[in-house]
Amino acid sequence: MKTVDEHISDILGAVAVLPARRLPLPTVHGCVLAANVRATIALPGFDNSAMDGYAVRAADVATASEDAPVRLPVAGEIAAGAALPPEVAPGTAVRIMTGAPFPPGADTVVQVEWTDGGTETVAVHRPAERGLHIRRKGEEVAIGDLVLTAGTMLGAAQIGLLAAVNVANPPVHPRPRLAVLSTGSELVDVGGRVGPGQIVDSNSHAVVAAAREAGAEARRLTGVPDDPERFEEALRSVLPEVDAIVTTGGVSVGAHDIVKEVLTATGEVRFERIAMQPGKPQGFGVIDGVPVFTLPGNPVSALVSFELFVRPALRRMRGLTGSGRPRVTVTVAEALRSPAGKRSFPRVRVTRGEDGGLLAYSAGGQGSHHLAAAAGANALLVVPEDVTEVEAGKPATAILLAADPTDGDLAAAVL
Ligand SMILES: Nc1nc2c(c(=O)[nH]1)N[C@H]1C(S)=C(S)[C@@H](COP(=O)(O)OP(=O)(O)OC[C@H]3O[C@@H](n4cnc5c(N)ncnc54)[C@H](O)[C@@H]3O)O[C@H]1N2
Ligand code: MOO
Repeated sequence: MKTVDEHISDILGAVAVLPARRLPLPTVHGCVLAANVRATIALPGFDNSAMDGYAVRAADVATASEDAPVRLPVAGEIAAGAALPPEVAPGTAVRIMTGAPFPPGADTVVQVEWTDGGTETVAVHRPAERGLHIRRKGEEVAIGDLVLTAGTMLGAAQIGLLAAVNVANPPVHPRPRLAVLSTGSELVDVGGRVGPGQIVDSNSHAVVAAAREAGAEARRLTGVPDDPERFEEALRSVLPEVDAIVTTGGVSVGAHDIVKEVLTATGEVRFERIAMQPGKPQGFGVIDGVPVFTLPGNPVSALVSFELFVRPALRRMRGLTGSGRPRVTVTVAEALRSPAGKRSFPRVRVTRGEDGGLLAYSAGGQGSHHLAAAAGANALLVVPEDVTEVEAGKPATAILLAADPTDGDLAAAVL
């Protein structure tokens, strides 16, 4: 059998980063920047006030105190958005609002709390040193400065910064578009009537959700019949519209395993047995440039193999590396068994124990069909191929499913 690592490296070797595109700023949250961005405007763009108050000359208020306030005539007002602030003559004050352009002539801001708030004349109770509360043009970002580097993941602050420097269409690696096909004549669409021998198609919904968590744009391809020709037709017709395809079911050795039947016949997808539990039967290939993953139909097998094989591939397409999941060392709280010669991924709940260490409890049944247990898990334990029994109290590696910190320091800090 092929190892998990060999399969991952074959997949990553066949999957490429999606080419950079300029996309509208409102659509790029969670995308990776594909090129360096330099500022074409400064931040701040002009000298402005950091406080609501009065623009004055520091020398005019140097003697101000509670007992002997300095009174100055208020010569005008500057609101945020004012284009040409008036010059402040010696011995006068101009009311100024936060973000309003700082006027020539003045050299400091007295915040309104240090005054009586007057509009004709103002009584200033405290002196203000020169330069106080003035945000200088280009103080943080000068024109031509590198503001974000290629490879940066665009989160809220980065999106804000791109907007601030007026980049409407940043160059990014787009989100991969994924189509998900579930096959099986026993499947009923969610909300439908479940007849004898039938089950609700849960895989396509779970895989779409997992794909979105991995940063892809995913959609279900519904109405794919369990007929080899029509399955192939559906698959080929969606190829030009997507960057990847995931199917679930139909890859083992059953008489109606059409995914395997069709794609083996074309020779474009390789079906292999991977030394893992769950998720042994896997298929992967590239059809017309589109990576196609055929995952096993058992619901937990589909999710675990998505996590291990599809998620890193989607991240690579997005310009990221790795799985984006923290791997931590935990103490196994309950003894567990694992099949010889296979890497197993028991579904567990990781919690912090009283001594501050991390403990992993089984999330429930460990069968490939035990979806309720998977739904209660927040981590996958990783039990190596040569281990058949893990005793309680022993250390093990766990892949945390709940958090997706992209920053290694953050990953270490969240737990
Ligand atoms: N004789 C053998 N039988 C099986 C083997 C084997 O080596 N020899 N491997 C087993 C393993 S391991 C797995 S995993 C499964 C993989 O089966 P398939 O990928 O062919 O999937 P199906 O047979 O279509 O379904 C398996 C199971 O999952 C349920 N299922 C399928 N699709 C969905 C869906 N969209 N939503 C929810 N549940 C789904 C299906 O009803 C079956 O119960 O094969 C084993 N058999
Ligand atoms: O390899 Mo299967 O995924 O165990 O149920």
